Amino acid sequence: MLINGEAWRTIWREPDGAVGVIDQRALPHYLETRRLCSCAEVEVAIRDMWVRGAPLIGAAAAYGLALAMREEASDAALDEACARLLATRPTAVNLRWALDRLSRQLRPAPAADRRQMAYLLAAELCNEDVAINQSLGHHGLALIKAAAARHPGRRLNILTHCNAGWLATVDWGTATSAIYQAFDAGIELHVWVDETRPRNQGASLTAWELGRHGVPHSLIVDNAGGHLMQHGQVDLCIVGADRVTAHGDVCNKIGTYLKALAAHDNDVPFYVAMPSPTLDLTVSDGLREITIENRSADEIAMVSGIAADGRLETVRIAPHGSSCSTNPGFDVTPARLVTGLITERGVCAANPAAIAAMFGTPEKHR
Ligand SMILES: CSC[C@@H](O)[C@@H](O)C(=O)COP(=O)(O)O
Repeated sequence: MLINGEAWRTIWREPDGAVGVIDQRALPHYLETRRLCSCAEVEVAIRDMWVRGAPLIGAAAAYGLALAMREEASDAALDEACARLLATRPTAVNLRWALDRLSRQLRPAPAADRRQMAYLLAAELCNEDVAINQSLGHHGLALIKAAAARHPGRRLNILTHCNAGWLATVDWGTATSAIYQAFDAGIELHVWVDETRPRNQGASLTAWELGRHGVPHSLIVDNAGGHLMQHGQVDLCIVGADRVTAHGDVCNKIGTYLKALAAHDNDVPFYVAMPSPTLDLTVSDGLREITIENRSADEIAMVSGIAADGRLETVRIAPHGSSCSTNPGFDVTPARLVTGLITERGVCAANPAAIAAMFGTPEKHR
């Protein structure tokens, strides 16, 4: 997508084989890039959220394997790199999907070929992510057009949560892909951007990238969405996903469930943008079967921002001594609250039969 008129992706291969990424920790205040030169550095970048968002985590892991193969391309090294990368973040299934896919393709190859092959496979996975998101956005565009037609003569208000934008993917974004395509098609729209405590991905990332593309948007506190829906100020919700089950339950950034409840109560359509690598057909009941990452207490107790002199600062907002140890990073929205899944194959109802009809069995899905 565009930053000041220049086309960017979130991850790329440098000429010397290092991997370049946008360091999301500095946004929206500074646009900084980092060079990752080893698998260990990719692990840190994923774990410490220099890169984040389910599809981008998968893409980064693929390049992490390429860097690992550059160091040593034996079977043992492949297994070890997969295990280490897999342990970085537990919830988004794209990580496991990317590692399974690359290791399945690399394993039959002679070790001498794996280095070059792994880079090619990682690049292929990234290009595929871009194509998937573009096509998913195309199907979302049809939904947005239909919603706009239901409200002629006024702007369409779309609410999104967290960052399911191009920064969370290689390009386009998932939830935002449809929004960018609708905006580019001249549909008059406005996006309510949930700030998304505790890490504020909405405030620091989604608001920033929508702004760079010129999309009208307003940042709101997480608790405002329900009120806006009650007052007819939200026509449509579109959120991303970190994992969707075979039954259509959606695991996404913490707070998504509350928005889905409010949308249900106010008859606001609630759509989930789901690229197929985010579908996990091995699980059915999202609530019981998905491991939810519990993140650091500091995310609750502290906030980060920019000081008047331009320094990035983190300050404490909670009293010392108050427990901040319960910090689930994600929640599960039951399928019954999801109006539909926007996928690269079309819009799919969030139920087992529709998902099986569109994506088949776990074996076929691989
Ligand atoms: C397109 S990724 C899904 C998002 O909506 C969202 O849950 C997300 O960005 C993941 O959160 P994060 O914890 O920042 O990696």
